[in-house]
Amino acid sequence: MAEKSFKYVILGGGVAAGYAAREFAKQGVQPDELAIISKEAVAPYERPALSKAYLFPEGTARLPGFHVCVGGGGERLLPEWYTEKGISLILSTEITKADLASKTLHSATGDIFKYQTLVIATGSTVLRLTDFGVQGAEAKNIFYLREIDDADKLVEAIKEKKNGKAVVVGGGYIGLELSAALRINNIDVTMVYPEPWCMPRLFTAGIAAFYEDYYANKGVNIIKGTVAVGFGTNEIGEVTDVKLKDGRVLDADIVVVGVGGKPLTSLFKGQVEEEKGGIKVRSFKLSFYHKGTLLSC
Ligand SMILES: NC(=O)c1ccc[n+]([C@@H]2O[C@H](COP(=O)([O-])OP(=O)(O)OC[C@H]3O[C@@H](n4cnc5c(N)ncnc54)[C@H](O)[C@@H]3O)[C@@H](O)[C@H]2O)c1
Ligand SMILES: O=C1O[C@H]([C@@H](O)CO)C(O)=C1O
Repeated sequence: MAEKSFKYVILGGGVAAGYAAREFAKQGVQPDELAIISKEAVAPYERPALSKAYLFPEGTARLPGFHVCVGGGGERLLPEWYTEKGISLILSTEITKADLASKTLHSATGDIFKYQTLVIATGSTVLRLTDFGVQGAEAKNIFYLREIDDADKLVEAIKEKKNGKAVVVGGGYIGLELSAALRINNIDVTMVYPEPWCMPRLFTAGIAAFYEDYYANKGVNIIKGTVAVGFGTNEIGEVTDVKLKDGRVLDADIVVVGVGGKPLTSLFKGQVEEEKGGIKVRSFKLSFYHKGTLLSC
């Protein structure tokens, strides 16, 4: 059990944390003033790569290729960059308690971190079908995509279930991008979503029809207007099929679920003002530099 103290702590090691660290460096942060604490085992990277080139069979993206800030056309911040700047990159460390009154963070393994200013960059988490009590939703080979570990598990499954069948639940960003990536890997793909067309919050019916035709021409089956209500499993707990509300049952070796996300605010419940499920902030710049609470990515 160690206790460490920093002038600034960025809690979270995602995209926001990496870009914030670059900004701290630009603003002249001094060695040992700033720490980033992250549950993930790697330095901040561009998350969008995970639903695209990370999954491609050719021209595959791997770290260190897509550490931030390459997505914004900036310098790639390798782990050494943080060392050179005297920024402590504290990885594989999950904070399980945050006490804003005493400015103290507690890790799962009992370490204590004190700060003067905290930047909250915990981002969001995926919605899981287990959260809604969907029967069989804890089966093996049902995947979500948020972090690099999730993408690695999916890459393994694509190899293991070569030329197999996948059902993709959700017709948003993850649903569309993952369906494409699976198809490129020669997996037989069926998408399922409840709305009359894909990406309904963004696309008009006409735009969606263009994409749905394009996907159909690439061999993706699309089932609209229904949802997954249960999963069958084999004797070793792997998913075997997806039961739909309309009564259909689809065979599946792999299931990918992309049904949205929610801000990760649980550490701060009752300690901050919330709005629309997230933490209420005054303004990005003011919060970032002077008050220290901000950023969700
Ligand atoms: N290219 C990009 O910009 C990109 C790529 C990947 C992820 N993202 C980010 O990640 C977030 C999460 O992505 P996402 O695709 O999970 O969310 P999303 O909100 O984009 O889409 C969720 C989809 O799931 C459907 N859905 C909800 N409940 C369902 C159910 N029970 N069964 C079947 N379908 C159901 C919704 O109707 C919708 O079609 C996005 O909002 C976006 O911010 C962006
Ligand atoms: O391709 C993507 O674009 C967005 C973001 O990088 C730009 O808004 C995102 O999350 C992707 O996966």
